[in-house]
Amino acid sequence: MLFHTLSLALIGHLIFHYWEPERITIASVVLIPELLAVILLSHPLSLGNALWNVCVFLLVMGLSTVAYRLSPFHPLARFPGPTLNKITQFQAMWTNATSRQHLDRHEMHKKYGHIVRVGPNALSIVDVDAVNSVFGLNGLEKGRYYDARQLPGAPRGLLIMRGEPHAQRRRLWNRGLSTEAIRGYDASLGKRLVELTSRMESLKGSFDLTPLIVSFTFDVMGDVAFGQDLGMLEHGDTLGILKSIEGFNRSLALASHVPWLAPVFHRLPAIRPILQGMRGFAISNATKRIQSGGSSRDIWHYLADEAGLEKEKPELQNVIPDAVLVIIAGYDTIATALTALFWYLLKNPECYKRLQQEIDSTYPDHADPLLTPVPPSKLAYLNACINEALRLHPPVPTSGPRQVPYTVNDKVVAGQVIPAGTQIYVPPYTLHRDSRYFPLSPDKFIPERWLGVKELDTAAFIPFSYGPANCVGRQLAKQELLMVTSTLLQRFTFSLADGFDSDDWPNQANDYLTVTRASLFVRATVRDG
Ligand code: HEM
Repeated sequence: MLFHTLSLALIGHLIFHYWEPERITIASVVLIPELLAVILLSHPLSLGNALWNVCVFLLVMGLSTVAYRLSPFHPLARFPGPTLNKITQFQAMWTNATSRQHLDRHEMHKKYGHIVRVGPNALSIVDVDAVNSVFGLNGLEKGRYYDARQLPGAPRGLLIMRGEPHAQRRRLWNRGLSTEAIRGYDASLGKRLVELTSRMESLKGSFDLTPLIVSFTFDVMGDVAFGQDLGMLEHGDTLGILKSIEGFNRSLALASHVPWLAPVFHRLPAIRPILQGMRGFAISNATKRIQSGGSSRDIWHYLADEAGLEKEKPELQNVIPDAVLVIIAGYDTIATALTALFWYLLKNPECYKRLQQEIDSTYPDHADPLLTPVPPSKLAYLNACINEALRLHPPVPTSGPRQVPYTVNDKVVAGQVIPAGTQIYVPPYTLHRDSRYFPLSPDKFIPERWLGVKELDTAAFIPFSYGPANCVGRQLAKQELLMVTSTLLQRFTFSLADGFDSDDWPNQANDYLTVTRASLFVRATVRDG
């Protein structure tokens, strides 16, 4: 009898080893018949015997999997990494839940080198060659990690699409975030900047800059995405939506490490309401937008192809997942970049001073930055500061993995032959701090390094990722960062609040694909003249 149980366990192991299930429902196709066979073959057939055999079956299958993953026969055996990460994906999930994933991975790279085995079938590669071979035109598609972002009953959004469907949807997004479309969003940005500066003027003493910036970028996204006034700056987070979004990001980030479990995870009583709440928020905004007809060209206008430029208009229910994406991708990342930029400037007064001078000379006599077109060379130092903040504190610090398809034998990345099925991360946080690409004190904020960019290997600078699935909103993001920083520095003198212990500020960010932001207490004094 034991022989049958052991044989079935080893067969189960072999099946899962060659064919990693993408969903627990698919895994059940193998597991349920095997478990039934284990039970029915129990001799004599009794509850006690059946339970014992099921336990032996699961134990043997588990142990043989562990032994294989740690053995020299595993295709990734030659790559170093922490033992627990080699054994199970649950370790990555646990690390993500209990610590700061990007910092943890950074430490792993310091210990194990440029290529680390971060999961049984996952590698993290810090090498500029990987940027093109993983993300580039002939690179790899998004890995299974992204499938956990598929909400129950919802269609796919751009972030989890691949191949031709991704290219088709991306065309709509490209239109909505083109130079011409962005020009149409300037009025919203200007209106919200007036609101932000008058809020700051009304604040006496020190205040937390983080929620103000978050509310501002959230309202800008509401205007730009749906033409909806989300009223976060005026009324605050009365519906608790920001908390919901953080919960949403966290839940999806954790599930992403074990995507085959996601359909179960998403239905857990603690998780389901969070996901439904976020989807409900997007649906309600989209519905309001559809009912109002939209008075201006917002991103929804382009995503729903209201101008009828496509052969077939997308069905509205297929546009909803992108409505969730545009809000989160749009406000969250820019808020992180802005708060990080302020933290670095406030910690580096020399840089702050130089930037202030550049802004004052570019916009003399209180000229409105939004209404005063200037060539980018005039704001070279501001661009350099933005790049440097994005380098040291990328809002998407680990990013999601790409996957070597099962249909090819293997793929050469950074000079290494990587076997089919492997998930590959190229973490911006660690790549950006690699002295091979940023030789001058890579952990220090030195905007001047960007003033002579030709000396730098900028291919290793990927805050917006790279290739066909790179950030479609990067131009809008850059524009918003330039305008907000110019306006705020023109209007106020900022300093860190007295007694605020700010040294560890960047390290308090939690990495849930995008990162969270800690409080940043500052003083803002209105400038004379
Ligand atoms: C500083 C600001 C921003 C940063 C650092 C940033 C960064 C990124 C990164 C790294 C990715 C790739 C993620 C992945 O591969 O998993 C991405 C994708 C994306 N971003 Fe951004 N982003 C920013 C702002 C924006 C804005 C303002 C929007 C839209 C309004 C936006 C929309 C998107 C979308 C839709 C994708 C998915 C692209 C695709 O899969 O084809 N992002 N972003």
